Amino acid sequence: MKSSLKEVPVTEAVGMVLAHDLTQVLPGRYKGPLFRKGHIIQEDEIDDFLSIGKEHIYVMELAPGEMHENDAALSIARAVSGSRTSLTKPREGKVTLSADIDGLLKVDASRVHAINEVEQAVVSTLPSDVPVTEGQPVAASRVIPLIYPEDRIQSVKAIARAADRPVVEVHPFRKLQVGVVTTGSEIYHGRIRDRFGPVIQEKLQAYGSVVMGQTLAGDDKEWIQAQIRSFVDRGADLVLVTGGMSVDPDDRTPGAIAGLGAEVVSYGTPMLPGSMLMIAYYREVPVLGLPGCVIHDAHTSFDVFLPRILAGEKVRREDVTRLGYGGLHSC
Ligand SMILES: Nc1nc2c(c(=O)[nH]1)N[C@H]1C(S)=C(S)[C@@H](COP(=O)(O)OP(=O)(O)OC[C@H]3O[C@@H](n4cnc5c(N)ncnc54)[C@H](O)[C@@H]3O)O[C@H]1N2
Ligand code: MOO
Repeated sequence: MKSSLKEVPVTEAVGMVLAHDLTQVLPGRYKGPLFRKGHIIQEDEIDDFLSIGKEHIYVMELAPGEMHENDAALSIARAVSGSRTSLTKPREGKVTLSADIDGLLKVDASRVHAINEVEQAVVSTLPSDVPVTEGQPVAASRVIPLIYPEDRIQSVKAIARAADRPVVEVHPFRKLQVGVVTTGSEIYHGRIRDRFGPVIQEKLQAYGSVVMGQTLAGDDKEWIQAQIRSFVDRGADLVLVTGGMSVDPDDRTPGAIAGLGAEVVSYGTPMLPGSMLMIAYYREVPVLGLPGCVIHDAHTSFDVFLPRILAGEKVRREDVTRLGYGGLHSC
């Protein structure tokens, strides 16, 4: 059976689905839709219908197994939404998921793709692993036709349930104590003013983390190592070593970090800017070597990994190697 049209007095149409657009004409002032096809008629709208001369309207009767677009969109949104997300009310067949907190957005791309393979079902998201703020829209669901077959919604639900994690969720940021070791003889000897400290301070503050201290290490490998060790001994959750990441003889940072016996996940990333970034773990504490570009580029590979580390993730080598695709920002 298929949905059908029925004529009803407008006073009896509350809760029913309008089967066609209704145009309002205010001579010389306005001509446009008052209500659109698919609108669900509300009690307080009866006078509006009557004021444009509509005592009777056509409504749509859904057949068994059919859903209105709003209900379909809501079902999809509920199926994909996970912790720390909220849904808007459906409107014109669309539901928006927004973040309840500042945090890291996690989206399972493969299940989003699979849901979008279901005929005329739509899930649209921000990319996974980006930082989001409280109230920010992170995903939306809709269906294309006004009337949607319920069995397709069952397919969407089955896909959404196919893993033990939600399709879309937000992970909170932890508040880390961060040690900063600044390399460079020009900084140590006061030949130029340090610009890394304020940049790092601002980036961390935005996520609620704290710089527990910043030390200067010149270009001396042993000093760099001693200062990293000292921060870890004093309970740092993350150590950032600035500068000295390139190939000049005075660039000691990668050798210093590796020489500590740290587990080096990667020296070098396929994202520009930030290709000279190093990611390592020393006694389980993430230690990052930050290249000079972090000072002046707002979005480097460091800015990609910082929110993930703050959300408690351990960076793996494949997280680094995947950055190249779509990773050319500037250089
Ligand atoms: N031959 C090559 N040269 C460079 C390469 C390369 O692959 N081969 N990579 C380039 C890229 S990409 C980057 S990024 C930078 C990496 O720079 P470093 O991390 O080695 O940075 P430094 O050499 O230490 O400094 C660069 C520049 O920034 C100034 N600086 C450093 N620290 C501070 C600070 N705390 N405050 C203010 N200014 C700072 C420093 O004085 C230099 O002028 O290498 C490229 N080169
Ligand atoms: O490591 Mo450089 O980072 O690409 O500008």
